[in-house]
Amino acid sequence: MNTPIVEISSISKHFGSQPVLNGLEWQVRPGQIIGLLGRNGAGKSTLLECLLGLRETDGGSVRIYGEDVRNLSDATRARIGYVPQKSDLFDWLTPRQMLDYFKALYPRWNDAKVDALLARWGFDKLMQNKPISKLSGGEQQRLSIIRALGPDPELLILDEPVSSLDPVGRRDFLRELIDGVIEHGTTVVFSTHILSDLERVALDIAFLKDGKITLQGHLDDLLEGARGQAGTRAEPLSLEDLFIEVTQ
Ligand SMILES: Nc1ncnc2c1ncn2[C@@H]1O[C@H](COP(=O)(O)OP(=O)(O)OP(=O)(O)O)[C@@H](O)[C@H]1O
Repeated sequence: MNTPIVEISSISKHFGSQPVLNGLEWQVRPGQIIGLLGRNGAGKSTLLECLLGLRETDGGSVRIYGEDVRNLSDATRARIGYVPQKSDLFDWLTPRQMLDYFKALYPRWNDAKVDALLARWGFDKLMQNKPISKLSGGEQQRLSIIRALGPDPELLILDEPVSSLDPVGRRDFLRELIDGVIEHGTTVVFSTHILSDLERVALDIAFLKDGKITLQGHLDDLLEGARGQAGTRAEPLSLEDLFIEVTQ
């Protein structure tokens, strides 16, 4: 098996007396498309923030492309794209100013892709020059996705990237993810509660429960295994059934 891009060894994280991550082990390998699932408050955002080194852990280690996440080189940082759950855009800038700012930070920036996404996702001249603070939640989420895709990341971490998008926005985003990102061999970790979206893009599913990855595997294998255990059932088992079974 190829060397993991992300290697998480026994990380823990408490908030006050609340344990959130508890000796968690996880590996992400090149080219994997992993859907990260768990109940509200299970710790998905915390895990993704620790994975990226944005949040300190209480113990354990995280390595990305072989480097300790606490000391990532600029070259490695430039290979990673991140769409956070809560907008972290510079809301006093306009979309155009913000994208120009990020373009200057990255050694590689795909102008053609950024311009095509801006045009396809409704960022006309007027909207590109409006302060980000005045954009709607969904418009900010689209912009956050465009910013993350600009440097053509090799590892893309998405924390509920479609939660504010309308159905057309979600479809456009999934199409971009499937055609523009995954086909180029990008490794993707994607947390969401919209299971139908996940079924369209994710090949692997990982469940976070009690501070650990309790189950991970190919979506089809997990469904097949759960069907086998359930014996004869009138209805085919869905990812929703599996989610309920695994996370309760
Ligand atoms: N900065 C913080 N201070 C205190 N508690 C926190 C903090 N951040 C998260 N938590 C707690 O840690 C737990 C995990 O939160 P997290 O946001 O990682 O969950 P999640 O799985 O992403 O949830 P959701 O599906 O609702 O987005 C929650 O109980 C939350 O209240």
